Amino acid sequence: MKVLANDGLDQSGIDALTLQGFEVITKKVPQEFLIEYINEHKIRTILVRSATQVRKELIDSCPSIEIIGRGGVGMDNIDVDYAREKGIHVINTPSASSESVAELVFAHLFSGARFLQDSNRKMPLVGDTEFASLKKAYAAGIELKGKTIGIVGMGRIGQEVAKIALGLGMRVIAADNMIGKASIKVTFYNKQFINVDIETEPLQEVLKHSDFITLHVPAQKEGFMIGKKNLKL
Ligand SMILES: NC(=O)C1=CN([C@@H]2O[C@H](COP(=O)(O)OP(=O)(O)OC[C@H]3O[C@@H](n4cnc5c(N)ncnc54)[C@H](OP(=O)(O)O)[C@@H]3O)[C@@H](O)[C@H]2O)C=CC1
Ligand SMILES: O=C(O)C(=O)CO
Repeated sequence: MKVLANDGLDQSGIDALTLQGFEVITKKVPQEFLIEYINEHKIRTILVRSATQVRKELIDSCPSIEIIGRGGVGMDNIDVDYAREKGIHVINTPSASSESVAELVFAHLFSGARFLQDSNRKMPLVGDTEFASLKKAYAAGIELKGKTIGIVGMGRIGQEVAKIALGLGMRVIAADNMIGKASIKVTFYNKQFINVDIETEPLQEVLKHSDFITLHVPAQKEGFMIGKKNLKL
């Protein structure tokens, strides 16, 4: 079976599929030539990340497609319901990146709380002449320990964020549409662990009581989740 991984695929994925007898093509086919390419090469599985669009027109024009795979969580670039109606198997990798996204949240939080982005840019440029004023500005940096993080969306990623926050000694509060109580298991390197239950609260309460807010919800119908008004709370 021919598999087109149009947005790239890690070598381990290529190896695993090849071992099972699949022919994996990692050539990037531009969107405008995709239908033609799929039909010409009788591609049966198309794997994408977020760049390639798999819309109704492509689905209708490429009868050889049996599987559409998304390496990642969000499937906004795929007409999922339509494809499934036509009997195509549509799959994604729901948990694969949760820890990675959660770590990135803390990369940004640490960086923001200590002005790292700004200082890494300005120190090499004007550090010699403006050291005193820069030092004063960056002295306003704060620690995360003891602060309150408000997690909006306590799903897979939100719960990974909670684990890191608890490990850092932060207070964790959360809002979620569906999840009322999340039981967070924080596991240490030596397999010891603690369980912490977090009851979710109404969004407005979370916004009011958080030092930092992190959003882990899918795209919303309204197009946005919180605005200026909420951030003032
Ligand atoms: N930027 C990046 O690099 C990445 C982004 N993502 C995106 O992050 C998002 C979250 O992923 P993941 O944690 O795996 O998803 P999950 O489905 O596990 O968790 C999302 C949670 O948010 C809840 N939710 C949805 N809307 C609201 C709302 N308005 N208020 C409160 N809670 C809400 C959901 O409830 P319910 O089920 O009831 O809707 C669900 O419990 C996805 O949209 C994904 O595409 C994922 C990976 C990487
Ligand atoms: O949804 C995901 O998995 C992403 O990587 C966002 O593009």
